[in-house]
Amino acid sequence: MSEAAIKIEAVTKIYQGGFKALDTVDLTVPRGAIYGLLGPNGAGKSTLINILGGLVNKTEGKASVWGFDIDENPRNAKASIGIVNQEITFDPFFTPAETLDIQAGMYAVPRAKRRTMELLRAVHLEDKARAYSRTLSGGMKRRLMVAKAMVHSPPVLVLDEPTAGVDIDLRQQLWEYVRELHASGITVVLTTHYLEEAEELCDRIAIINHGKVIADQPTRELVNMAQEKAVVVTVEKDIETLPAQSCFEKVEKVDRNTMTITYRKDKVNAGEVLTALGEAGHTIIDVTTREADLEDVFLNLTREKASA
Ligand SMILES: Nc1ncnc2c1ncn2[C@@H]1O[C@H](COP(=O)(O)OP(=O)(O)OP(=O)(O)O)[C@@H](O)[C@H]1O
Repeated sequence: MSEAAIKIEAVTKIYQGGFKALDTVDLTVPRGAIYGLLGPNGAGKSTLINILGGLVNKTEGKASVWGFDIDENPRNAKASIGIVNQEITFDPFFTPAETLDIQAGMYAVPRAKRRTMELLRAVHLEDKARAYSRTLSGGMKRRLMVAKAMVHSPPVLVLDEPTAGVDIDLRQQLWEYVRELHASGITVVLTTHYLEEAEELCDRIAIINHGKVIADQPTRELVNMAQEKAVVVTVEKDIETLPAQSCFEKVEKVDRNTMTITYRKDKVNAGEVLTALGEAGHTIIDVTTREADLEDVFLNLTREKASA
């Protein structure tokens, strides 16, 4: 049996009409990871997740969940994964307890093995067990969706943009819960547009763009890949013409005597940038540097691939 939680090998998806949403995608999600799948709108993240959940048929390639091939062993593959989709989907006239019971029935979980109250406790909805689902707040509904995806106790939980459109407090609550699930041994995959959260939460991140994987690395390595750095420099005299030293990638005026100089850290260091500025006739009175974050990595990578 494969050791990976999810293994995707050369998966391509061409939708009817000929649109290629995924182009020979290879990805391995290690067991026990919190894995982030990042990408702009339309990159192919939901397509990939829906293939794993059996909602979309891939055109080519192989995929397995917890060692079970999704074509050869679809029942076991499906039993190994819980997916929380972007849309909130449950009948508003059922109570949370009923919603989970019905879902467990759909997965043929025997009554004696159902964990309805345990799951409601885990998502802090125990006191709402008998309330109509329609009376729940947005945050409660999202937590109920997570519980619903967990009724069959899958070892892998996939959350498709769980925090899209939710406020900061609720986002924090959801992340807290994701951390709890992960601590209890569940492999978590999440797609998000919030790069800083992926950076904070995920130990490994893949970036997908136009149906292709353009990066798949431990989070720290990915952050280190950001080659562009910037120094914000205040000089003694008003800036009349912007300096154009060869080691500067870009120079922008911030105010009359402050400018931001962008450079590539694989070519020069901050000291050399400042020396070059001095040689251009500027007397420096203040300097701050800006660390690269995932946003920079993402922009650099997508720009590089676009111009490749
Ligand atoms: N059923 C379909 N038929 C044709 N094209 C589709 C279909 N479903 C999705 N697509 C296209 O495939 C591409 C990838 O869509 P997908 O939903 O996988 O992207 P995504 O990365 O999840 O984006 P988002 O973050 O907006 O959800 C998009 O261009 C989309 O328009």
